[in-house]
Amino acid sequence: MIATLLAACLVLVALYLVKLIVQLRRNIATAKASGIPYTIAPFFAINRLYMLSCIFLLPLYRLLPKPWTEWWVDMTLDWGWTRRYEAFATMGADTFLVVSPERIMMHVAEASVINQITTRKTDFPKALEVYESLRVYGTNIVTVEGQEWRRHRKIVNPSFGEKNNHLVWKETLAQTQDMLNGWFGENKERTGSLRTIADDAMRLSLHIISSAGFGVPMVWPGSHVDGKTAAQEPKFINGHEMTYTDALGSLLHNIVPVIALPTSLLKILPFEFTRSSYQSYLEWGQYMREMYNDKKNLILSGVEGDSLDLMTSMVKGAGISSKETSTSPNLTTTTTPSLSDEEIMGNAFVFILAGHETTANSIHFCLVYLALNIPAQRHLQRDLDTTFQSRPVSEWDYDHDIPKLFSNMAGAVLNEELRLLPPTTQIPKKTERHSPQPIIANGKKCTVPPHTFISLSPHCAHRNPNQWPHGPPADPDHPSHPLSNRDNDLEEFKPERWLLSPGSTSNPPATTNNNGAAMNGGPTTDENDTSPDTSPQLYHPPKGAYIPFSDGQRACIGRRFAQIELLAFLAYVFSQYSVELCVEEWADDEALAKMSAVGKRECWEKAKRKVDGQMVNDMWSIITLQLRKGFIPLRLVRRGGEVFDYR
Ligand code: HEM
Repeated sequence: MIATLLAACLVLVALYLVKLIVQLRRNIATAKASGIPYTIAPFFAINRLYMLSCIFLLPLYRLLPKPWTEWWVDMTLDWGWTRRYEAFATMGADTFLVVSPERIMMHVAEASVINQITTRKTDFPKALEVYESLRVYGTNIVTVEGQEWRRHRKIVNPSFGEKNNHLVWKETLAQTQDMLNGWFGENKERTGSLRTIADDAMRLSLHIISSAGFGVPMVWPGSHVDGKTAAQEPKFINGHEMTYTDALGSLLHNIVPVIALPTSLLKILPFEFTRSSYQSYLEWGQYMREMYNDKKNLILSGVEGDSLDLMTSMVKGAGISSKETSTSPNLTTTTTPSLSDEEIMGNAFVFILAGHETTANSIHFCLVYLALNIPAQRHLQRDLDTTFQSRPVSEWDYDHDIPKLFSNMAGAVLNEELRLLPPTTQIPKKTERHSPQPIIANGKKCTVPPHTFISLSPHCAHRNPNQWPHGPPADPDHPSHPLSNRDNDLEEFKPERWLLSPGSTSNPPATTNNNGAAMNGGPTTDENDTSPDTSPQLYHPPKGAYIPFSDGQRACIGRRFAQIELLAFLAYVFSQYSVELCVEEWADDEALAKMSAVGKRECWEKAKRKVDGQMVNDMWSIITLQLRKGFIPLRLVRRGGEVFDYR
């Protein structure tokens, strides 16, 4: 009996292997015919089972000879970050296929191919399977394609107009001031070692999206809003077990189980983390529903005032307006919005998710990079002095000051940070099952096979020496990355690469508004927004070479929201303060004060090497790319009180 069972199992395994071999041979033949360089892997890198197995089996896979594993081990979601351009250099092609029995995957770091893919939206739709799990509260703009996506985008787009950007500017300045008050305390000239910058940046961007997104002000612990402190934050209505702040904080803290596990499972699993995940899911959902109904009622009664937040605009955009009250007194049953309640909730959730970690990371890493690059920091401060001319922050003006910030070192720092550390390690596209697509890749006519999973790699495209001007590395003995771009400076933070010589301007911005539609000849869904995304005074890379926000019609809708937030943050902080590496591991303040200039420099260099190592080894992505181990010790000092000032 056992022998029969074993034999049956063996036959099944053998049949399965034969099937895999047949599929692999078929996929290899397809790849060969495509004209695109290819390599072979036993697994489809983003197969969930394979990715799960990596948690346990990766150390074993790594024992196999490198040539056997080079194109699949470690080539899961994060590989664009870990290997960077080195993989393309090794392959000798900026677009290549990895063929597995399950599916063909195409990796792209080639600007012109990225441009073809992002502009031919119907031929290369978004690979929605990657985003399935984001339907936590309902279908939303990220989880749909085609006509459905157009409907969402049309309604959501006006929310991200200039009115909202004014609010983002104002709110960022206020929230940054609160954060710095917390860091400095009373009358201090410099902070101690700031160990929670990454968390504080998260809190900062969460407060901004909460206010500019939903009209819900959140206050820093200890600070005051309308006479209330954070501790007194009112619950939205009775019946909640958490405050709004706690519910949102807990939801984001538990975001991985919340999006990875079905809510029905979260509800019944007996673990502490699943219980708190489910609780925060319920609580925040409840707050959102209340907020939504509140806004709907205000709009319907015609007393919503001039609220500028995303949620109010979305509710209005969904077709709910005060006019309807006259014809339909029953507010909720007779209004048929073009986004359902569930879809509005779904979009509210992705705004928070897409809009908070991404910008928080940039805030954190702008500080880190500027601490590592003191001349760039001083340049930024000089440009801010010229922009604001000693005007107090209360007199800063969005319309007057933002165009200047976009076109000087502040814009360059923002662009350079997002060149080196775009928060997403891949932008997933695909070809449909029966739809091979002609394309020009690696300079020749090719065909992307049907049912190919396409990974546009921002990290690799942004470091591709074939499409970015570059110079020699600053310090060839200490390369910024052990494998990638060792013979050039594309791994280095050099915001100056974006600054054009005085008097010259670059090509017109490739995208002209924040819905990314204009350059495609596609329909522009927000006719009112003509604000440029980047300044003509800054360098414009070839189309497709720079894609932190993706490109084409499905580019990030929150691009300008994020840019305004980052520029306001940089302006507020660096107009008054400098950021420095904390060298406490090597010398305390007293020892530093007595140290010679050479000794101080040595300390600084040691701290820098350590941070360089952390930025290579201790970062990986869970949703977005972040420092996941330890912290980078920095501190802020009032300008003029710097300990380190190297040119
Ligand atoms: C530095 C900040 C940000 C970066 C680098 C960024 C990057 C991106 C990228 C790469 C995409 C395309 C994803 C894909 O196609 O797979 C995207 C889409 C999106 N982003 Fe952002 N994002 C940022 C900030 C924001 C903010 C602040 C919001 C909202 C407040 C936001 C909302 C969205 C939404 C709703 C989409 C989906 C758009 C669509 O499919 O039509 N993002 N973002």
